[in-house]
Order: sequence, then structure tokens, then C-alpha cells
Amino acid sequence: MLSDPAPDAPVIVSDEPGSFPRGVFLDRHPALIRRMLDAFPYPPEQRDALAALLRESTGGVIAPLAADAPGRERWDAWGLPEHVGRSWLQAPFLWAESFFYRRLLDAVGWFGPGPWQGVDPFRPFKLADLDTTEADEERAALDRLATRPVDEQAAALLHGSLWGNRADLGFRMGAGQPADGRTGSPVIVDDSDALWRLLPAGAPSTVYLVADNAGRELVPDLLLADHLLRHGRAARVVLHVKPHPYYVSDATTADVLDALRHLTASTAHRAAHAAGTRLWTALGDGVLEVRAHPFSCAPLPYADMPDDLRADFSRATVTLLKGDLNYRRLVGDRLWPATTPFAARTAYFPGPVAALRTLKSQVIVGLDARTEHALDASAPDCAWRTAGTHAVIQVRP
Ligand SMILES: O=P(O)(O)OC[C@@]1(O)O[C@H](CO)[C@@H](O)[C@@H]1O
Repeated sequence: MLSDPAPDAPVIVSDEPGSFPRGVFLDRHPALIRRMLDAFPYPPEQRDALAALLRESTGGVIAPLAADAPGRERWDAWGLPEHVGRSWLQAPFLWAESFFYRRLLDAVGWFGPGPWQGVDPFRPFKLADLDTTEADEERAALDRLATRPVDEQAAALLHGSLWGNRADLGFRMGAGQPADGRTGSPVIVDDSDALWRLLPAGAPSTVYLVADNAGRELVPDLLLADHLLRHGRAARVVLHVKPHPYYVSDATTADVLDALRHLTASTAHRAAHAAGTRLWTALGDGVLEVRAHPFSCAPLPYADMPDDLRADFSRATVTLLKGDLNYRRLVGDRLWPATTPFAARTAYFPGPVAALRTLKSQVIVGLDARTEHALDASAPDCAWRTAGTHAVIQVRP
């Protein structure tokens, strides 16, 4: 095992004026709640609960869950007692943000009992994301890609899945983000050769894909899974999704079904339709399996994963973790020196692991010093870390 060069890097919190996490609490969350109130005719009880949550999380202290709240014991084990009474902005960003989404589900009555039980407060946004000209163009591009050599398809689908991570609806709640100019957006670490070496065609590999966002990220993730299965790079794919709505657009099982229907209904686009049909069958046959572990919505790093999840990941030929939040949880939500080796930060993970992530928060490891300096020189305000304009494919075999 490589030695860990900086185990004590500062934990990211949200109280520093002008900082990225502070903006998440003070700008993004109010924008999110405004959009939810526009999207649903919530009755007064829910509206009041949402307003109270916003007041509490922008200027107050963390309140406990009700004694009979679903998952209360789990949250107690995940550190709730030690954070109750503390300012939201002074609690670790990773923990507080996750708890915000748990409390938001309480506010809208997701857990029930009651008439709003199971009504996903983010579903309108996720569905709208599939009904866009961009989504249509992506399906048309798939038809063109189908005529290209298989290796070219593999590389394009991997990059499609990678850049799909920009289609994160929480991220788009932020003000002043750049236009969706994917072309020329640099992949600042690209270990994709190492990833393909882990998945030789014809080997009975099991690929675990830890999904991130629904909609226009999940569709390319599923297309990548289809490619791996179809061309023998995987014999099985296990897709980990969230057990309940989370971080606005994170994928749940219902979102997987919506994404598959989006593909199968694409009769104007043969490749998308065919891929959707194959994936639908694969799901029915158990070749593609969906799992929703409670720890997927935990406010903790993967280093703290429970034994059953550890055992599950240990069965993977490689685990692909999608997106920014999974990255923060994989390497730890701390201000690591950017040159900290990715292999050192992920040495605890039970088996080969790959991160496919566009950079949307302060955390980054695995850069060489030259790249870091060049990026800092090009954007002195460190926007490259948070603007979603840069990406990494990092692999620890
Ligand atoms: O995991 P994802 O969807 O790629 O990103 C989640 C995200 O939007 O949420 C956090 C801020 O709310 C940031 O870490 C990150 O930008």
C-alpha cells in the first residue's frame, strides 16, 4: 500500500465568506427551493416546512430528526448527535449538504405517511432534462457513432458518460456558470487506457457503475454499460443508484426506468432504440442489476462504508464511480494537496476503482505539479476546480 502523504488535510466546511460551499448553502439551496415551489402546488404545511428548513440551513443550527423519523437510527450512527446544535455552515460540507437533502424530503412529505409520500420533488426537473434538443441531438449522434469502429465507439461512449456529469441539475442552480461548451474542455487526467486494460474483451468481467445524475448523465452511463455488455468487455453490470431522491438530480430506480423508456421510445433513432431494448432485456435477465444501498445517501466518505457494501464492491472487476459527489466521498472531502496520489487516497477501496468526474467542487487529487501550476496560472481564482469545465478519468487498478 502506498503511504498516505497528507492524512490531515483540512475538512471542507461552508463558513468561509466567498467560498464555494458557502455559495451552495446561501445561493443554490434557496434557488432550488424556489424552483420546487414553482414546480409543485405544495400545500401550506409543506411550503412552511421548506421555508423553515431554508431559514435554519442558511443562518441557524442543525435540528435533530424526529424520534420516529425513518432512518433515524442510521443518521444517529452517521454522526447526527454530534452535529445537532452546530451551525450548518460550520459542520463538514459533505455531512451538512447530505443532511439538507434528508431534511428536504421530510419537509415535502416524501417518507409519509400521507398523500405526498413517494412524490419525488425533483422528478419534473429530471424528466424535463430528457425532453431537450440536446438530448435529441445526443440520440442522433449515437446513430452516427454506430457506423464507427468499435474502439472509437468505446472511447466516445466513455467520454459521453464522463461529460454527461456536467448535466447535473444541482450544479445548474448556481449562478454564473459557463455555457455548455464541451468542445475543447480538457480532461486533465486521462487514465482511460488503464481502464480498458482492466476490461479485455471476452473476459467474464463484472463492472460496477456507481451512478450519479439521472437524465442526461444516466442515459450515456447506460449506453456505456450497453457497449461493455455487447462487446464482451463485461459479462454483467451492477448499477448502484440512490434509494431516494438526493442532490436534486441523483438517479433512483425510477429514473433508470425513465431513462430506459427514453431510449426504447426513440423510434426515430435506431441505435438509441436498440440499446434501450437490449438494456431492458438485460435488466429482466439479471445481466444488468440495479442496487440501492442506504449508504449511497450517507453523509460520509466511502472509507467508512459498511461491511456488506465493501463485500459487494470487492466482487467487481472494476468499480466506476460517476461524478463530483462520488469523487468527494471516494477521496475524502478535504483540501488535499492536488498532487496527492489518487492511488494513495483510494488504497482502502476493495478492488480496482475508476473515477469519471467533471470538477464541480474544491477537491482534487492525482495531478502532477506542472498541470496544477498551469491550471492555476490560467484561472487564478481556481475556477477550474468548480466550474465543470475540466474533467478527470482516474484509475487505480
Ligand atoms: O455529484 P455531482 O452531481 O457531479 O455534483 C454534485 C454537486 O453539484 O453538488 C455539490 C454542490 O452542491 C458539488 O460537490 C457538486 O458540484
